[in-house]
Amino acid sequence: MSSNRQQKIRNFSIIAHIDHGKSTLADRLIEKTGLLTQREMKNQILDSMDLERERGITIKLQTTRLIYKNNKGEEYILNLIDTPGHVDFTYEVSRSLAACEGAVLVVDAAQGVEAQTLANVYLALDQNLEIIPVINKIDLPSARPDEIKNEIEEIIGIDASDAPLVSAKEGLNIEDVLEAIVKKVPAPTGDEDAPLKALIFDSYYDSYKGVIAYVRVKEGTVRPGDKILMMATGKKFEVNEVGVFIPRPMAVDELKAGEVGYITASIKNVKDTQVGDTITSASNPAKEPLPGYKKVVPMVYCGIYPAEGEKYENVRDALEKLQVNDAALEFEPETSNALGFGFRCGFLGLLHMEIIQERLEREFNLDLITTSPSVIYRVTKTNGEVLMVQNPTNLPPSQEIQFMEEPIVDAQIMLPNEYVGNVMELCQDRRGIMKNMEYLDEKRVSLHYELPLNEVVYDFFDALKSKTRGYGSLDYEFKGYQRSKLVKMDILLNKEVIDAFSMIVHESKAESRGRVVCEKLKDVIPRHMFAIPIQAAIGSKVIARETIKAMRKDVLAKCYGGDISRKKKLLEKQKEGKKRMRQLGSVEVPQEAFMAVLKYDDNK
Ligand SMILES: Nc1nc2c(ncn2[C@@H]2O[C@H](COP(=O)(O)OP(=O)(O)OP(=O)(O)O)[C@@H](O)[C@H]2O)c(=O)[nH]1
Repeated sequence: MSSNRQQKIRNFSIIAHIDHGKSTLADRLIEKTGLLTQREMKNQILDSMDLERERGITIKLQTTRLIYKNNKGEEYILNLIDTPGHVDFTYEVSRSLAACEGAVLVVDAAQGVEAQTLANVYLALDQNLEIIPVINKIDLPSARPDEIKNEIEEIIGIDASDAPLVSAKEGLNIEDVLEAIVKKVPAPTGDEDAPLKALIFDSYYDSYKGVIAYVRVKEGTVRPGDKILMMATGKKFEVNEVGVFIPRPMAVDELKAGEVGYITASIKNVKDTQVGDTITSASNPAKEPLPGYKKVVPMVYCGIYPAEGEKYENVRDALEKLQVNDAALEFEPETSNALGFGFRCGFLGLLHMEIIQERLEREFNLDLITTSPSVIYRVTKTNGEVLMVQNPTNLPPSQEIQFMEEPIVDAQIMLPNEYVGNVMELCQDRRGIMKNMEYLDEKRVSLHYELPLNEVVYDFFDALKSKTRGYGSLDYEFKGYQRSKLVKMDILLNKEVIDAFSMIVHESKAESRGRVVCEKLKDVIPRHMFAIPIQAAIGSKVIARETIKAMRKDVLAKCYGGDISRKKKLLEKQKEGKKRMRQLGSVEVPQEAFMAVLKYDDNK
């Protein structure tokens, strides 16, 4: 049962497929609830974007408290809880949802239900949330709200007959959404006198206050001065401040069962406030933590090295700074014969990896070389020892390997039916096993595949997009390890193994992959004074080979004497090009070579 206080609270998230209008709708809800004037809103949203930038994931909207007064004059506190919008962050999404009683499901009136819509709905149903479908973008000429209502009912199996029809962009019918939230989302429950149980669903580092933990209080009450215990990590702290987001953090006296807000306690590292952990009272601890905690572990690893002229310490400093705010980022020093000193970094997925790389380059102004991403292989040696290998160079010699296993994901792909052939071919090519195919309506199909993660991390998403003209959508989750015939493929330049190019591939794919990599390297490595053989090899067996012919490259020959400024420009350009080169043994390799080996090119 909810108390009178709790009767006036609604905790909800907005879930949507990317681009269906989640952020725009959130902005409108903030605007409609009149907490902020237009101008304040602009400033605050800008502020929060700065903060987001610090946090590394572009989320745009943020957890915030809205005060809604309905037409009967009753006032409600609506806590909008943000969820990150990408498959890499499924666990974080599930914890944010665990902090709510309801979810607003935004569906684009032209696009309809997509893979991520469905994935998010399943997560919300797992948490027993009340789902409120909202059909957005009804201003579009291509909007087909009635069909989409049917689609929601048929595919998701929830009643959408009275789903609000809105245009977040034009601010149409936003009130209906607020009304639906108040009517349909259950009020929170929980005893405010019980021992404290607060769920951490997010956190970030603030240089003045230390870590700010976003919490949903499920049981009990928390106040400044309380001694608290993190149940998963066992760490103890004393609370400095509790508060709510409006969306700027604002201190309050206490947070009680049913409320959403933040706690600060001079915590130095986000690793101490793990998403999904339960905060309890150190003196009067709860018997059991809240369910669902999981330690997040990286799924994808790659090497990050300073480019020529860049300092190793600068890269370490930058990684340390990012890690303060990103509990999922891991790194440790490693050395490569080819690239020298650098770091092996672990990420939740490819998007997470790309975000970190981009931030290192943009915010810290670093020039980096990134090696091919690798998943974690489970290797059982002939002596029974089991190793988790995330760097191909650490693979034991083949005679010591009894068998290897690779991570498999469950993938859900939704697409218009005219592309089914293309996509099945793609999945087949990536060693996928089809589990199920379902017609969602006469135009759209849902495919369920088991795919090796190793095949997904190399540009699968790009390939899917290009094979479906951008209409295919993908969602996946880790399923487990499976035995597989894997081999380590080395790449040799001028007869020398370049360790940074080594990769673990499926036996059946090694030859074609080797050929593509050799061809690509031939395209991107400039000619030298000598011929350069490029080889792909498994052990001592060469499986593909190309040669870059020798040539003396004289850029000035093109200038026919004359124009001195043009000559200068060319020389400068050449110098610029040199900076981005890397000496690997006797061969100079441009930075793009490292990227080139990552991409399969299906058309080649
Ligand atoms: N025509 C129209 N466009 C809209 C409407 N709502 C949002 N959009 C547009 O759709 C695009 C995506 O909107 P966002 O609010 O950023 O969508 P999102 O779901 O938050 O997307 P991500 O943040 O990328 O996950 C933007 O270009 C919006 O301007 C609407 O009601 N009508």
